[in-house]
Amino acid sequence: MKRELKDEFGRNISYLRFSITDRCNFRCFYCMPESTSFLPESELLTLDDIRFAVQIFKEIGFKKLRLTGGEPTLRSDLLEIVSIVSKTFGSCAMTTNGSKLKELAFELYSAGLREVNVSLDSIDSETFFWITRGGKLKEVLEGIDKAISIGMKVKLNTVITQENFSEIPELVQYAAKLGIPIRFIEKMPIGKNNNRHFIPHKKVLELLHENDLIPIETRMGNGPARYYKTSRGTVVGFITAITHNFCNSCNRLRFSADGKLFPCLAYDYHVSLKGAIKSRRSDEVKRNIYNAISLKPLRHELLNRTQSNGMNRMGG
Ligand SMILES: Nc1nc2c(ncn2[C@@H]2O[C@H](COP(=O)(O)OP(=O)(O)OP(=O)(O)O)[C@@H](O)[C@H]2O)c(=O)[nH]1
Ligand SMILES: C[S@@+](CC[C@H](N)C(=O)[O-])C[C@H]1O[C@@H](n2cnc3c(N)ncnc32)[C@H](O)[C@@H]1O
Ligand code: SF4
Ligand code: SF4
Repeated sequence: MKRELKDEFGRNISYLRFSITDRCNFRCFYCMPESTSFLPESELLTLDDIRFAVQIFKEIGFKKLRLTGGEPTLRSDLLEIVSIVSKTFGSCAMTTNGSKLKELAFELYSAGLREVNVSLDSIDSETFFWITRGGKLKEVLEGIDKAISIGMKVKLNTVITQENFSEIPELVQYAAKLGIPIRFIEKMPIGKNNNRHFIPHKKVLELLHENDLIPIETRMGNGPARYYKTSRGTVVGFITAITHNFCNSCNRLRFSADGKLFPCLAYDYHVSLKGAIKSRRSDEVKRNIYNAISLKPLRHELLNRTQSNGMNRMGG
């Protein structure tokens, strides 16, 4: 059974964001509460389940798979997962908070990981500690250096907040020094975290003197970012779910660690693949994937949504 992966709005759905765990060793204030509960281990897909599911996504025509979380590096079978994905898809990408990158980068590269997006909200250790509620900046910076030094393609992700706004030019300089792209992300209202402290990306453009940024067309990563180049050639991207939605060109589904397939990041509704995966019923899994594609909305109302789960649970 192979069908077109186009939805009813003509969007080609071929990019899977797979949250392999909802756990995290940080508690970024915009993502999850300080005290939170995680799924019991017994609810998670096992390595064999993942092998089965990844093969099906490939068979029905998905082109790219990005591992995310929670924090994907907390999963003890991460190297095996990377190896399965890279053998099946020919490549594997991951989004991480970078805290375990220094110790894992080499083995991850050997397992087939070539692309890593690292969240970096500050290069001031106190601010970093405050935003992540406990993260150690030095570990993350060393992880970024290590990943670059062994030849991984690294991009930085910075969520725009009042806490790091004044640091943004410095963060761009930091990316320039490393010779890698940096993307600024509009903070989305997750769970009880309302958008009182929201800063639109326009303010960042102003801060960076909009005229020095030249828009560029790039397919870098296939994600939702729009890119510019600074006069020094540094690539600066913006992911603007709130002020300028990119739903028209959305190409993705998100898959959670407990086997739920979410048609959209902005809503809780999902299709569960878990039962069919556990009992290895591939036709049923495929039918459910097509079903999730047919449920994708054309646009979201992020500011009004009632979603209660954090991005970690859904597969941020
Ligand atoms: N609203 C919305 N936000 C998204 C979507 N995809 C990614 N994001 C957000 O974009 C930010 C960065 O995502 P990454 O995990 O680095 O991945 P990406 O930018 O999609 O991936 P590449 O372009 O492949 O590098 C995260 O905050 C995501 O939650 C999407 O489809 N919709
Ligand atoms: C949920 S995290 C999972 C991967 C990994 N733990 C990390 O932080 O990179 C994926 C991305 O979502 C972003 N993110 C989390 N909460 C967000 C929010 N409320 N608004 C916008 N982006 C958010 C993070 O900054 C990160 O770049
Ligand atoms: S953004 Fe990533 S690192 Fe921060 S709490 Fe969420 S999952 Fe953890
Ligand atoms: S909000 Fe939903 S439809 Fe819009 S880009 Fe994100 S995942 Fe796609």
